[in-house]
Amino acid sequence: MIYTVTLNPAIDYVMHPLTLDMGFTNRSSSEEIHIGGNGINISTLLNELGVSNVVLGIAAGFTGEYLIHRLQEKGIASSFVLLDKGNTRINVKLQGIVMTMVNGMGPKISQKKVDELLDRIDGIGEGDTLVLTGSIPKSLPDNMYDVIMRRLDGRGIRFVVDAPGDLLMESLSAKPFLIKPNNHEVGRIFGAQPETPEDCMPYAHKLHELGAQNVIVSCGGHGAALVDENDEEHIVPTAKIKLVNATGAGDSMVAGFIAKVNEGASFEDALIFASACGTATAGSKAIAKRSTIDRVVKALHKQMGIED
Ligand SMILES: Nc1ncnc2c1ncn2[C@@H]1O[C@H](COP(=O)(O)OP(=O)(O)OP(=O)(O)O)[C@@H](O)[C@H]1O
Ligand SMILES: O=P(O)(O)OC[C@@]1(O)O[C@H](CO)[C@@H](O)[C@@H]1O
Repeated sequence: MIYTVTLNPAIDYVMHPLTLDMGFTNRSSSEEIHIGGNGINISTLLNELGVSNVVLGIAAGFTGEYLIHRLQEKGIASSFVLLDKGNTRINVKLQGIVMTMVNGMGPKISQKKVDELLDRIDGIGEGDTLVLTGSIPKSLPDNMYDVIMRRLDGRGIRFVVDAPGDLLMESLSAKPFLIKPNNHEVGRIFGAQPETPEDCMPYAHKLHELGAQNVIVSCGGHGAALVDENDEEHIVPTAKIKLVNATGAGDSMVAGFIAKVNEGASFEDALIFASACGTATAGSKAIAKRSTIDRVVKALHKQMGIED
C-alpha cells in the first residue's frame, strides 16, 4: 500500500486577480477552492490513476472537516488525527501572470497528537511506500521526517521524501527510495543557479552519492533530470501546454513516478510518465484528471518520437 503523510494539509484558495497592487483592494476575476498540501495532492493524482493509497495527517476545525469530506467524496482512504483547537490552514494562491502564494502557518500540534499519528504510522510495513512531503508545522520538531524514517528503519519500506533544503539533506542518511527537489531547491543547497535538466544532472549525482536511491530534479517547463538507483542518467522534456495553475505539478510528478515504478515500468518510462503528470496538472485548474494525463502522455510520446 502507498501511504502519504501530510502534517500540515491545506485548503488551497486560488484567486485570479487581473492586477495585483500591494496596499490596495484587488479584485479577483474568478476563484476556486481545492484541497491541498503535498501529500494530499499526491494521493489525489494516484487516485486518478486508480492506484489505492491512504492519506495520513493532522486536521483541525471546519477546514479540516471540509478536507476530510472532500477526500471521502473522491473515494480516497484517510486517517487523520483531529486536533481539539485551531483550523487546518487556508493557503492563498494568487494566480496572475505569475503565481504569488501566501501559505498559512497551520494549527499548533501537541506532543500527544504527534504520538497518536506516530502510532498510526507504526502500522506500515514490508513492501509499503511511505511518502513524506510538505512543510513541517512550526510546533513539530524540524527533523520529524527523520524521526519517522528511523522509527520504521529496517522494515523494508520505500521512503519518498520531497521537502525543502535542510530537511531533504537530513533525510538522505535514511537512503530514501526517491527524492524530488526542483532546480531552485538544488540551487539553494549547492549555491548554484541551475535552470535546465542538463544543469541539474551533476547535483542529482551528488544527492544520489549522499544516499538517495533515485533523484529527480524537476525544472518546471524545462523538464526534469533523473539519476536512478543504478547510477544511470535520464532527461525528459515537457509537453507544451498553456499554463493554468502549476500548484501541485511537482506532487503530480512524484505520484506518476511512484505509480509507474510500482507497476514494474523502467525508470525511463516512469520519468516520462511523471513528466506528463506534472505537465497535465500545470495545464489544469487543479490536480490533473486522468483524461488530461492520457492526452499529455500521447503528446509527449509524439514529441519524443515514442510509439504508443
Ligand atoms: N510550465 C510548464 N509546462 C509544462 N510542464 C510543466 C510546467 N511546469 C511544471 N511542469 C511539469 O511539472 C513538473 C514539476 O514542476 P516543477 O519543477 O515546477 O515542480 P515543483 O517546483 O516541485 O512544483 P510545485 O511545488 O508547484 O508542486 C516538471 O518537471 C514538468 O514535467
Ligand atoms: O506550505 P507547504 O507545506 O510548503 O506547501 C503547501 C502547498 O503550497 O504545497 C502544495 C503544492 O504546491 C499546495 O497544495 C499547498 O498549498
